[in-house]
Amino acid sequence: MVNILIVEDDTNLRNALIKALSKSQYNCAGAGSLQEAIEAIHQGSYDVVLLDLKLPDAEGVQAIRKVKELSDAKVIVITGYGDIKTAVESIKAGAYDFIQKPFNLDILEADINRAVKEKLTEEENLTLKELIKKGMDYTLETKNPQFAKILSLCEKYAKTDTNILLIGETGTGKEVLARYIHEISHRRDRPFLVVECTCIPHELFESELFGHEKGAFTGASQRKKGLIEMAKGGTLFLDEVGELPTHIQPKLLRFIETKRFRRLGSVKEEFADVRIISATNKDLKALCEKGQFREDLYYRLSVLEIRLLPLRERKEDIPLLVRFFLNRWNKKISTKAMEKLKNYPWKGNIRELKNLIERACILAEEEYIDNYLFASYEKHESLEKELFEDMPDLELLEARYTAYLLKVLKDVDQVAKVLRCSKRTVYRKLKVLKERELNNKG
Ligand SMILES: Nc1ncnc2c1ncn2[C@@H]1O[C@H](COP(=O)(O)OP(=O)(O)OP(=O)(O)O)[C@@H](O)[C@H]1O
Repeated sequence: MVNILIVEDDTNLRNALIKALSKSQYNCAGAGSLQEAIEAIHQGSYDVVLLDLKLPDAEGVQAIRKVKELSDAKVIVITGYGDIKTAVESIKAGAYDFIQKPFNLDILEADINRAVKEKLTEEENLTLKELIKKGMDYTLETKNPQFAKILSLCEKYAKTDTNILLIGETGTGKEVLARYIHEISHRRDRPFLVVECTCIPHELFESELFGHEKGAFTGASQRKKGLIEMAKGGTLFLDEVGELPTHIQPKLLRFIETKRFRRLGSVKEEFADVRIISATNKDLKALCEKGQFREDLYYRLSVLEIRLLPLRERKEDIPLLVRFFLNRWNKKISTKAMEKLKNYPWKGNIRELKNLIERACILAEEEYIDNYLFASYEKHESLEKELFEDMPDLELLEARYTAYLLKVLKDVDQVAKVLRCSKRTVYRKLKVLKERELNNKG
């Protein structure tokens, strides 16, 4: 259904347009001033805005600019002042077309249809272009109606700047969805930065997030931008937000409310327009009840909520994902093996599936990987146990060394420099250590 907002201060004309266009299967809403239009845009999502250029609270192209700033709707200007200068200015300000009053309804409808078609093509091209740019490192193809609904929610939410909370078990693709939302939003050309809340040591958290001034603490040899400042205009993804240290929570809340923050050791306020997408596999409400998470922050982070499905509830998508992972390796599996994969419990969700397929692809020399799937998995695990019960493997060794460096250097940038890797890799190694330690305890 096409959504149209009719911004016209002449009540009779507005109502007549709503009535006529609603008959043609358009979903119409009306606004009598720019202020009313702004409120309507905040509440709904419109494909086309029909905009009168002479409104009680806005004159000329100012209204076009405001509407374009707030939404990606196509703006068709309808005006009684049909001079060339106004028409040129309107198009320059971002209007799609310019129609002079009195107008013929058929012409208006044809114009609306053209605008809608153009908007759809632009959106499709954008999504495709972005996915190609990213090397298609994920697939959102689905046969699951619930996941399809989740994707259309993402598309809707991507058009807003509101904070989103993604809830789901580990490995269900929360970060993938966060990236997707960013990539199809107007922020796509700005950074998408990840804050791994479990990995950043508590004492470094504030400086990592908000940055610091030179001399703010021992070891702060120069001014450093925090992740919020680096993500300006883009999206910040707070992974495992339930682990956000309690002393950071009020500071983050203040930032969300005011878009302002201070670098550690500075009195100057900085401004950053950043959209926050958070993810959790915990029950944040329960954490609030236990006093471990601020309720006000929880409400701010979860204005929009998306619950991801565990893979066992998306069984029909398993073949799609398997083929996606296999494609990279030019390998195949039999129908029988695929059935086995469909009925596996997948506690680690898509991550576990991906790892299993990749491991089998590496081991299998032949085209079909069947024999290397579960067999290789089990054999690998038991072999590992037998031979290396108490010996750290390379992954663990690296993770321990990274944690050791961080303890000594007290700065993630320094660690990344020493290891000649990205900060992201440092965080990943710390995460591995935490997970391996937890597994050992369990
Ligand atoms: N739709 C997808 N297509 C291809 N790969 C995917 C998809 N979703 C997730 N993956 C892969 O599965 C792994 C886990 O995904 P991701 O990190 O997004 O999950 P998560 O829910 O954020 O996990 P965690 O809670 O542990 O941080 C990644 O390697 C990712 O590339």
